Parts: sequence; C-alpha cells; structure tokens
Amino acid sequence: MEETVLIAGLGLIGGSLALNIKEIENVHIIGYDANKSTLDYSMMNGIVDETYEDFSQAVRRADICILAAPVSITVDLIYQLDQIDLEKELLVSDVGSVKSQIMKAAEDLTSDKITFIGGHPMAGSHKRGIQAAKAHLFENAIYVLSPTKKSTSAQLEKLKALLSPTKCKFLVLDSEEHDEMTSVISHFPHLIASSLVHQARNWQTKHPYIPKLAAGGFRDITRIASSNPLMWRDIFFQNKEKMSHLLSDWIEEMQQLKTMIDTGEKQQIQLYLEQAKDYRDGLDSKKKGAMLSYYDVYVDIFDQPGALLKVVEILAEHDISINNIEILEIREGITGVLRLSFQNKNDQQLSHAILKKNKYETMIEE
Ligand SMILES: NC(=O)c1ccc[n+]([C@@H]2O[C@H](COP(=O)([O-])OP(=O)(O)OC[C@H]3O[C@@H](n4cnc5c(N)ncnc54)[C@H](O)[C@@H]3O)[C@@H](O)[C@H]2O)c1
Ligand SMILES: O=C(O)C(=O)C[C@]1(C(=O)O)C=C[C@@H](O)C=C1
Repeated sequence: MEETVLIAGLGLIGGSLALNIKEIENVHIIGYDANKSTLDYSMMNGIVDETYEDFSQAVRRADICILAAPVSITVDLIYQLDQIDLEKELLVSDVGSVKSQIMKAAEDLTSDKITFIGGHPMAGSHKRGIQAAKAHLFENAIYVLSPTKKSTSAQLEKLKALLSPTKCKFLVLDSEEHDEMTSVISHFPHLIASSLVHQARNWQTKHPYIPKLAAGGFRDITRIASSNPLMWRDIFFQNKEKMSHLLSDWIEEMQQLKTMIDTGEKQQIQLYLEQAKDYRDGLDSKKKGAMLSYYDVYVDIFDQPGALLKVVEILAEHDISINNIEILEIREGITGVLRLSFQNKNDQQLSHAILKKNKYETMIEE
C-alpha cells in the first residue's frame, strides 16, 4: 500500500531527506514550505511528487510527516499539528539540532492520532536551501532518534525503515543528553568559529593584508562560520543554558592559557597541545570508531584548468567512486591539496597506488 510522506521545510536537510526517501517504492512524497520558489524548485527537479502551500491540507494527506524547518518554527508547527482535524494516524518526526523544546512540545500533543519521535541527523553543511540538497549528505553519519512516552518500538522501526536509504547509523538518545552532547560537539564550536572570524576582521583595520594570509588553518577552523546565521541564532537560544555554561568553562580555560603564556610555562603549553592532538587524532581513528570517518587520500594538484577533473577521471576509469572531494588549500598559480574520501580502505589504498603511478604526489594517514 502506498504511503504518503510529508516533508515540511524543504531546505538543505528536508530536501536531502526527500531525495533519499524517494528511493523507497510505494512512497508518495509531498512537500510543504513557506517559500513558494522552494516548492517550485523541488517539483521542477523531481525532489517531491506534489507540493502544498497550506500546512494543514498537506498534513491531512500524510501518513508520516518530517518537520525540517528551523528549530523554533518546528516547535510552532508541532503546536499547529494539534489543531488539525486528522482522519488517519500520523507518525511525526523532525530534524532539529536542539531537541528539548521540540520534545516538550511533542509530549504536550493531545491528539490521539499523532505519535512523535524526535530525530536529528548529525550531518549537514554550511550551505542552505533546497539547491544545496544532496542525496549522499547523511551517508555514514549518526542519526539521533528520541522516542516519546507514547511511541512504540514498532513505530521506531517504521521510522528507521523510512530513513534507511540515508545509510545513517541510528542512535537513541533522550533530549537532555542529546542537547548536552551537541552543545559541546556542534553548537559551541560554531560560536568559537564565528569569534575567530571576528578577531581577524578586527585586526584587519591595522593589517589590511590579513585576509590574504588566511591559509588552510584559518579556513579549516572557520568554515562553519559561513553557515546560515538565522538557523544558528535559533540553535544557540534553544540551547541557551548549555551554551552559557560552556562559555563560562571556556573563558576560565582561556584565562589559564593566558597565564601559561604570560608566565612562559612552555611545558604546560606543550602538554596542553599534546593532549589536544591525541584526542583529535583519536577521533579519526578507524580502529577506535570514535567517529565514523572516511578513508582519505591527499593529492597535490596544480592550479590549472581541468586539474581536478583529471584526478576524478583517472579514478573513474578504475571504477572507484569517491565519497567526497574537498579542496583544502589552493592559491592562484600554485599547487593545492585535494582531500579525496573513500568508503573503504581498499578503495583508499587502490586510489593511492593508481594516482602515484600517474605521477601525483599523494599521501594517506595510516
Ligand atoms: N544545516 C545543517 O547542517 C543541519 C544539520 C542537521 C540538522 N539541521 C536542522 O535542520 C533544520 C533545517 O535546517 P536546514 O539546514 O535544512 O535549513 P535551510 O535554511 O536550508 O532550510 C529550512 C527550510 O525551512 C523553510 N521554512 C522556514 N520557515 C518555514 C515555515 N514557517 N514553514 C515551512 N517551512 C519553513 C525554509 O523556507 C527553508 O526551505 C533545522 O532545524 C536545523 O537545526 C541542520
Ligand atoms: O558540517 C557542517 O557544516 C555542520 O555544521 C553540520 C552540523 C555539525 O556538525 O555541527 C551542524 C548542525 C547539525 O545539527 C548537525 C551537523
């Protein structure tokens, strides 16, 4: 029997989910978004089968609904759901980066037809909007699911089955532990990235040449500062207490570092850096599995037209598919570094050998 899945909020995440759910047979995908041109784009590009400009009408059609709007709007949409006169059962999930207020709204639902299970794919990008949607966005990422008191294990399995084309790994967490962990590993780092950009910008009045010196290091650590400010404002305030707590800890730690620098405690600083390096290196360790990572090959390329294409073509000729390509650093007329990510060690080793044979300077981390 065909099931109708509604995605409400067809941006980067909603659009990417739609592209995955499309792969399932007997699913009719309908889209709702506040932005008419987003709806038009998603129809024109076959991302959804049908669109609605009215939330209630779309909801009445659906068997499953995924709310993929910014977090505070998701809370509003949950309260709106409760006002809709439903004819059939509705399983609802969301993708919000902060869970507590969303889960509170979900637990407040009074409709006996609605069951809610919170969701959050731990993958994304600094890009926004339906144009940035990608089917492979969630591959190998953790997808957090937060059941409510009312939801059953059968409904949890049903949601997992719907999301299975994303190739995510599911992890069940309650909203409190989710929000604490994501504040540390996602939300607070974002604030720090933006603060580093501000620092550089302030120094630019004295040294106008500063942006030209921004090489791989600054670009790597500040990439996420290019994300959607409205979305992040929403996240920070929905997780306000945890952000404030982390800021206090951070300020205290920076004070300690300042003392170490001012008083010349070289050993202490070295230890601080060594401990950070050990932990960071461990994150990418395939053996430990602390974070799901790809198998990377670093390739030096020259800044010439077609240089990137050539590398891709060589690997394609050997039927090797690349999971992700990132240009880590490239300056006009000089060499740059490509990071090619592969799904498994075999593809990584093979690509390394093939590119070497083709006279490329390549490197892999063992
Ligand atoms: N960007 C990421 O890296 C990321 C990762 C995981 C989860 N999330 C979460 O996913 C959600 C969406 O983020 P995104 O990155 O896709 O943002 P986005 O800006 O790309 O998309 C948001 C979409 O919601 C629509 N929208 C806004 N107000 C609406 C309303 N009232 N009704 C219906 N639609 C509305 C917008 O028009 C837009 O199409 C957020 O809750 C965010 O916390 C984001
Ligand atoms: O890769 C990025 O650009 C992201 O910021 C993705 C990211 C994160 O890793 O913090 C951002 C917000 C989400 O809720 C989940 C993932």
